[in-house]
Parts: sequence; structure tokens; C-alpha cells
Amino acid sequence: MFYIRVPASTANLGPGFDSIGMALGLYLDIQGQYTDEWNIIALSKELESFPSDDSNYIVTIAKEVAGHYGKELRPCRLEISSEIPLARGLGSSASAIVAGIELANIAADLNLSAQEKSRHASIFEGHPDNAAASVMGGLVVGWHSDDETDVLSFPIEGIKAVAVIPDYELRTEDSRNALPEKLVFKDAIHGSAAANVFLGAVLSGNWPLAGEMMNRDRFHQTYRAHLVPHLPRIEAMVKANGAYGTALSGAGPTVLCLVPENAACNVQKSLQNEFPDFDVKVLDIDNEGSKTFVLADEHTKLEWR
Ligand SMILES: Nc1ncnc2c1ncn2[C@@H]1O[C@H](COP(=O)(O)OP(=O)(O)O)[C@@H](O)[C@H]1O
Ligand SMILES: N[C@@H](CCOP(=O)(O)O)C(=O)O
Repeated sequence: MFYIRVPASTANLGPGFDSIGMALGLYLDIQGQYTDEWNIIALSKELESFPSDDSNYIVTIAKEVAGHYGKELRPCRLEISSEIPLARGLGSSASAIVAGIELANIAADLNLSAQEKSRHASIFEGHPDNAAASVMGGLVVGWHSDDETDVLSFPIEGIKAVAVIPDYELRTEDSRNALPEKLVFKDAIHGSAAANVFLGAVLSGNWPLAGEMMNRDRFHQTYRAHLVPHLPRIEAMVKANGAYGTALSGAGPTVLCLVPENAACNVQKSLQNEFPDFDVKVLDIDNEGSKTFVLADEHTKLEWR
């Protein structure tokens, strides 16, 4: 028997397009055991439409990663549950990819490092922001190309995230199709400066400044505005309620507010009142990333690795 737990994630945090992400306390969980044929059991309603055989996305990722190291996977029975809503900008696809990598790591005994898992996950996802956050936890910053992936992770304390999750899906691919081919040089400079200052502010604990920088994105939010009409209303509302900053979560449609711990409840209540059809959640920042444990026999001590 083995267990896999992977956190959700928010990407970009405003100006850090495709390079900054943060892990959140919503989880994809798998309980697995080896059997004669693949059998995937969905324990959450949202997962029921996915295949129950080895064409399931998580299994195809696991097989590909094992194959990369010249190994084959033994068939498993997997019971999967997830708190991460699909296509809402909370990294469900990255969490599924990371779950597949962790499955390969356990079932093919790969002993992968966090950097190796992040490299594989970023290749499948195409960018490292959600992928590395789900692997490493905390706030991550990453650079990724066909040849190389470099990611760093920093633990985050003392804040909460309030996620305003709309009642409609927005596929990342559709939201990326709204982006321009080119950016004016001056805009790119302002955008990258905002991302740099955001990171410096976070690392020095200056959350008010980090929040300011979240509003200075130049890479994506303007171009996605028509897909997320609720964003400006939320930005205006939460500032008055003591939030540090607000940004589109990943490709949207979720909007993420970073708030002091003691303001989270008020911000949540006022946003839920204003958007009764949306789901407004207070979320912890996850500083641990993906975890697994293997239960060799009934005497094995249960300890996440
Ligand atoms: N647990 C899962 N099993 C299989 N496929 C999944 C799973 N989670 C997500 N996906 C796939 O990822 C898609 C959502 O990815 P995407 O559009 O990138 O949005 P996001 O990653 O922000 O939730 C889903 O529609 C589904 O195809
Ligand atoms: N940087 C990507 C992040 C996509 O995140 P998701 O959770 O919406 O898949 C982007 O902004 O496109």
C-alpha cells in the first residue's frame, strides 16, 4: 500500500508570469496498491469522468516517467480524491502531473530528487510555476526551457490566501490563446522589474510592497481581462478590507488575494457576500510540497516522505 499527496498551486502572483508560483492547502490524494490490472477509482465527483484504466492522465504520466529511466510500471489499483477544482487556475493539471511523477517514483523505485521531479513536471506542464510549487511547496521561482529547469523554493509564513473561485471553467490553453505574440520592450522591463521587486519584498517579509507589485503585471492580466470580468471589482473591494494584494490565479478564472492571517475571515465573508455564486475559500500556504509514504507491512510506521 502507498499514499501520494500533492498540493494545489497558484501561478504568476501578478507579475511572475510562468516563473513564480505558490503551493496552496488543497490536495489531490491517492491511495494505491499493486494488483494484476490497472484500476482507477474516483472518490471525488469531479474526477468521475476520467478513465478508470491505464489511459488515465496520472497513469500515462507515470508510465512515461518510468519509461524515461528504462523501467516499466506494475499495474496498480488507485483510489483518487481531489479538493482541487478543475480548470479554475488552481493548478489541477500540474497536481495530476506531479501525482503521476510520484507514482512512477514509488512504483519504479526511481529515487528522484525534488529538482528532477520539478524538471519532469515542468516539461509536461510547459512552465515551472505550478509544477515546481506542487513538488516543492512554498513560493517557488523558476526558469525553464527545453534544455534545463532551475527552481528555488522559499517557505512562506504569516499570511493566508483567499481564493475567489468562479462557477465557470476556463481552460489554461484558452486563456493562453488571449496573450499577445510580442510585448513592447518598455512594458517588458516594467513587468520584469515588478516581478523582481515582488520577490525581494516577499523574501524580506515586506508584504505591503509585495502586494503593490502584484498590481503591476505587464505580461498577461490586461489581455485576459475580458475572460475574468470580476477581477477589478475584487481588487477594489479587498484593498479596503486590509488585503496586501490581489492577482489572477494562474490563467484564471480564480482570483487570489494575499491577506494578513487576522484579516482572512473578514475578507472571505465580504467577498462571499458580494459573489454569492462563487466559492470563496481561505487557504493556507503549503510549505511541504508533494509527499508520499509506502506501507511495506502492517508494522511500518506511517511517515510522509
Ligand atoms: N486528476 C486529474 N486526472 C486527470 N486529468 C486531470 C486531473 N486534474 C486535471 N486534469 C486535466 O487538466 C485539465 C485542467 O487543466 P487546466 O486547463 O490547465 O486548468 P488548471 O490546471 O488551472 O486546473 C482538466 O480539464 C483535465 O483535463
Ligand atoms: N503561468 C501559467 C499558469 C497557468 O496556471 P493554471 O493553474 O491556470 O493552469 C499561465 O498564466 O498561463
